[in-house]
Amino acid sequence: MPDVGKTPAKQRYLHRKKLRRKQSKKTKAASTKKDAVTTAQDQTDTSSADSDEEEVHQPSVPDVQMLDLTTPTEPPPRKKRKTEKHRNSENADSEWLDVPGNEESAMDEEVTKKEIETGAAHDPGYEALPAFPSPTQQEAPSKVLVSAQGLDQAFLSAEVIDASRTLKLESIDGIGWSLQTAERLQELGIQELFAVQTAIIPFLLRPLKEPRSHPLSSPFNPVQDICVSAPTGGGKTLAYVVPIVEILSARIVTRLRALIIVPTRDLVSQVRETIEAVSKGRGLKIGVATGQHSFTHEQNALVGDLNTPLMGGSSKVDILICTPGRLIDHLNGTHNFTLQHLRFLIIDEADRLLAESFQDWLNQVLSAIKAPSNSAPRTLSVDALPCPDSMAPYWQPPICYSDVTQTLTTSCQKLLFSATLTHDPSKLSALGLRDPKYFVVRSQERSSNDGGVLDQTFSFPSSLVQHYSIIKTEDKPLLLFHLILSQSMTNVLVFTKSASSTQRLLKLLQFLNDGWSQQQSQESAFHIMATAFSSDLSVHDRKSILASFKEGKINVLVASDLVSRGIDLPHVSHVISYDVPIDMRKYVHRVGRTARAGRAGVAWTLVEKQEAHHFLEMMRESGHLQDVSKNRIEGNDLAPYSSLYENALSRLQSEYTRGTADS
Ligand SMILES: Nc1ncnc2c1ncn2[C@@H]1O[C@H](COP(=O)(O)OP(=O)(O)OP(=O)(O)O)[C@@H](O)[C@H]1O
Repeated sequence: MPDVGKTPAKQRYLHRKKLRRKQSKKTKAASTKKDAVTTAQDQTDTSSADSDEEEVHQPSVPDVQMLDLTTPTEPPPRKKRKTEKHRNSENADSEWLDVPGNEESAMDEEVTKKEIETGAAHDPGYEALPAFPSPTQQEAPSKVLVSAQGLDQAFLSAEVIDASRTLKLESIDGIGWSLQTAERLQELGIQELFAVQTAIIPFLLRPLKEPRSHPLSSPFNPVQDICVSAPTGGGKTLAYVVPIVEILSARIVTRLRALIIVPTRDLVSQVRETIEAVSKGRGLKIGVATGQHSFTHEQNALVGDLNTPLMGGSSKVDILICTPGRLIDHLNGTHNFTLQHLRFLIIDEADRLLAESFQDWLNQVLSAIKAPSNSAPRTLSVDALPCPDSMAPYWQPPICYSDVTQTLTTSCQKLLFSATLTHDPSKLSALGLRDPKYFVVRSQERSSNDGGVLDQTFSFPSSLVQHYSIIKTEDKPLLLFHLILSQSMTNVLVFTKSASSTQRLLKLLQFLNDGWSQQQSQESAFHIMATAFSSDLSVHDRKSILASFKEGKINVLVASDLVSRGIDLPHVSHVISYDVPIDMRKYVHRVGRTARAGRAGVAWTLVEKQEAHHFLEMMRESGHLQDVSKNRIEGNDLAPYSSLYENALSRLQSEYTRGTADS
């Protein structure tokens, strides 16, 4: 008979409680006579193990009754997430379970509390559960450990060179170079080797000193590849040019043995000039491929025989300097252009080039260095060798087989250089470096940081002074004008964010300067002679602008990031980032256009108010916040130019309006 005043759910709960009590008594009695219990009894009885098994193995039909009859050796019935079946068969239950403050939930809560407090169920039949350990905050792994994750082991054991280390030329002995090279360097005004050169030149010249090694080809005893990270203006170019010239000077036949890849045409010209200067009188032939001349012109300059199929190719140059795009054009379209004889593959500004996936250039170059796979397994047939003498040893089929097998490998040594060399293992692994050796040039105090070589920040030249000013966007042109005039800056490189902003800023500077010149009474007053330099210009125009800048005919060069990397303009005294660089790499390369080769240099960054956080955070993260000093601009600093500025702006506006109307 249902109890009056009790809900059906409560009635069911009381019924189950009664059954549980009964069951509990039964089990206690059974446990005293444990040995006498038969298997049959176990099966019909409600031992926890069996009922669990049934649940596990027959999950499709949940037996509500059996669940109710669980013995105290099982966990007590707890509030369960109800399955669809439960919901259908126990609608009242579901209603009851959802009612807050009902008796069972109160009881459950009590049990749970006890379990938590004691670490065990309240019933003596339960085994005590161990208490959960209190939550603790994990110690964050050290910065050094995190940066080491996945890094090449060779990188972890990089050779760190103090940036202030130098070596007087006359004190150099036994380095492996010829008297001719030493004399040539002296003729070029070089009296000492810079830090990066003191490490790299002797390392690359080692094969010249080893008695049984052949410096031009070592297919049995390949040389180590190298990765070099050294500050801007530190002489990385000479660090690879000197050994290349020295080693290749031993060659008899002209073959393409050194390939230098750089990101821009301007850099191709610059590297060419350095190689020509160092190799003067050594008889080496130097070629370039940039697309500046027609393809046929370049083909004729690079390859001797464009028609006869030759296994070993035919080269008119010993050293080729190129951009990746044009190199791929020649690999795919020029007969007898081959990389099989390469002794050196140099990737300058390597992080910039490795970020470039244009035509999958890197894979194409690497596979052009390897012997063609269709020659394996290579069989001996002298007739099948059209020109065995001209093929690289590594490409030739073996002349005879013996029990002693020795594998031949390419003699090509890969050299990577940058002021901001990537540590990204995925990028470096694409190069398939052979037993690479890493060199990192940095100042002494930075090397002693706990991060050591793993501290992935970049170094600046020690002679560089860095400033920044926070300024309203509309006042930026005025501040630039004020800085140049007030400090009579004569060799200034101004960086903007794009080619179009370069043109706009140039116009504004010119208009400001026009107004300024009219105001000045004396002829001798300081004036701005500015020109823009960006990718919009032809290579020829770019060359002549750089020449005028070097000669002092121009004192302000407004440029896009085209010249932020690698370009060597030794006389640049000031670099002004008119637009904040987007990342630290860009910043390092921009400011690195000054303070080169130990000269003094000053860098300014004009930071708009809304960019201040980004800029300061970027400097802080790279550990260089203390290197930049803030320069406060007072309102009256810019006041003298305000009327000039208004005139310049209205001239600019009318010029652009006219330009739009004309077009
Ligand atoms: N040993 C030296 N003595 C005097 N001047 C040197 C020496 N080595 C290099 N230089 C000069 O230093 C300048 C910078 O050299 P280089 O362009 O090779 O620097 P870099 O390390 O490649 O810089 P970046 O990373 O900006 O490309 C050049 O003008 C070069 O002629």
